[in-house]
Amino acid sequence: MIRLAKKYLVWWAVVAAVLFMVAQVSSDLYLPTVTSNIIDKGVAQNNVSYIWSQGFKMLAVAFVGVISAGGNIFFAATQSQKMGKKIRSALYRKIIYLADQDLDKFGDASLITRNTNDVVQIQNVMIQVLRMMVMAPIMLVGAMILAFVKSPHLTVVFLCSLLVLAVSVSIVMMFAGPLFRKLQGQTDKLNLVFREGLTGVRVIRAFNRDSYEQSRFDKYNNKYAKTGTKVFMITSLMFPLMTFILSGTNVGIVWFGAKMISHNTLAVGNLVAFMTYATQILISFMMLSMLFVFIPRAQASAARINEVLDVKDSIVDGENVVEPKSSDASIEFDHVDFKYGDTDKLSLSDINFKAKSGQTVAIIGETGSGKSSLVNLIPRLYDVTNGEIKINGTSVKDMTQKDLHKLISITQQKAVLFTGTVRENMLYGNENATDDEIWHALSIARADDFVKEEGGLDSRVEQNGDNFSGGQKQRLAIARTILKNADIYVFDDSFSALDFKTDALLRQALNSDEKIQKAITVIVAQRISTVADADLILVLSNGKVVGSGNHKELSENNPYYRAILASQIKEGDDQNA
Ligand SMILES: Nc1ncnc2c1ncn2[C@@H]1O[C@H](COP(=O)(O)OP(=O)(O)OP(=O)(O)O)[C@@H](O)[C@H]1O
Repeated sequence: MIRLAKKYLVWWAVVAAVLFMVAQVSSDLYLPTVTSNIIDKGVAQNNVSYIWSQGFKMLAVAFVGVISAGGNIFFAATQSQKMGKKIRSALYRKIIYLADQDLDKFGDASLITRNTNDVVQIQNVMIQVLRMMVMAPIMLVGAMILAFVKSPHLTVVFLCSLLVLAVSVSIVMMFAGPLFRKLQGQTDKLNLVFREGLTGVRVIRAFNRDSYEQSRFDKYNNKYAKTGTKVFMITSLMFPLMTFILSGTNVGIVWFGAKMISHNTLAVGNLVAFMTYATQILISFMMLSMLFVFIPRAQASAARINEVLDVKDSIVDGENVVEPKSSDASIEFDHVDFKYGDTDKLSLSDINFKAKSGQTVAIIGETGSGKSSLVNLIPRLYDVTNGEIKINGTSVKDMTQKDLHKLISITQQKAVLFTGTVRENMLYGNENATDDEIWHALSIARADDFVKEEGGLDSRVEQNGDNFSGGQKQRLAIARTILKNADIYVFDDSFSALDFKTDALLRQALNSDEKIQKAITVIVAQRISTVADADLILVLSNGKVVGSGNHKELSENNPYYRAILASQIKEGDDQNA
């Protein structure tokens, strides 16, 4: 947490918070002495003018206390909130730029908890640190010295109380500390199940698994509630315990103090002041103990945040990057092997192919054969395990990721749309595009008709594009891809959600577009009809290329391609029957 504080707190604002707190504590410590003076020198000696002058002094000191408290609260609150804001922003920036394989290590739910709940823990503790952590030690030491000056004998009473309090607080902390850490882990689990339930709500209903999912959620919810209850009960016990010890201390002070007054060894005013100091001492001690309960919890949160911030991006720009050539588009896979993270199995092995400007490469193969893995290597979403990928003659590792991404426009298998308008979503592809260019891209993607029906480019896109059908979402994503000026257009199974007729019309429009004609198009598909026109078709099976050529060559010679063809002709017959 110290590391985060050093990085995200502004030093002069922290100094200002400390100075204001010192002023507030000084005023709090001085007030009992003024009270004692009023009683002993004013009331006892019937000196009205002294009472008035000390009364005004008291008000002035109290006023300084209020102003100082205000100053401290202002700096403590703004600094802790700003620190939270900066951490959230840093986490988001990190997450946005991290490679998929690095993000996979944390999981979405945990990243969301870290960016919300964990940051709030740190924020809350930071405001306490900037207030109590400064106030408590000064108040504790100051009040102890002043109490000792008022009466060294009575000091023994609160020293005993302090000992009792220390033992009680240690016991509470011993139980509460581990529980706080447990609670944080359980928050992660709860968010994970909740998120899975939310994203899979339709599947849950369709499979009648509502009660199963409900009981799974309840299991984690119960665990969380149980730990939360324990934590709350234990920490809440601190307050009545403290009131009890405080009352005991006051009884002790009054008991011994009264005896000392009767023996004329203590003035009444000093007894009153002493009682106030004793209360201040015990409260300061209590504050410090509470902080030591909360700090480990925030410490656990800080560790979870640092874990994300410290992740080394496994895909970084090389040191000797060059600017990619933008003349003739080309793509080359040279003996490429690829496996995910620490897995042993290669998802792709020995992939070789070349394509140049104006060509279409299609990739076909059974589920899990490695089609998406292959196309994800082109924009370097993952790095190859062996071999090399060259775009326009330059290795993807020898150009910056920014330059590389400028050359490629991709539609992922799962269409992703952002909340906003259709226009805003389209401009993701090309922020300078005119309305005419957007409509042109929409018409190639066969999306213009339904966008017009919805109300044009300003029509709303709800969260996840949920106000559009699966096929409509795909078409909007395809239009966004087309709108970008790129050398390589990649469509990862983007036509699967379209009916045969729309699929055919879309590809026809795509092939006749001037911009696309000059580029390389890479299409991943399941249907032979989608890939039949391609210049080069790669047939994948188990991560290996088991056939390559055009439709005519493959349908004559390749058993894998012929098997896919046969199954789809049979499927077509079945559908026609
Ligand atoms: N993030 C990942 N981590 C580990 N293994 C993965 C990951 N994504 C895919 N795989 C594995 O890699 C192999 C190829 O998956 P890939 O998604 O590339 O296949 P695909 O041909 O695109 O399948 P589909 O047609 O179902 O989309 C599969 O065995 C899969 O289990």
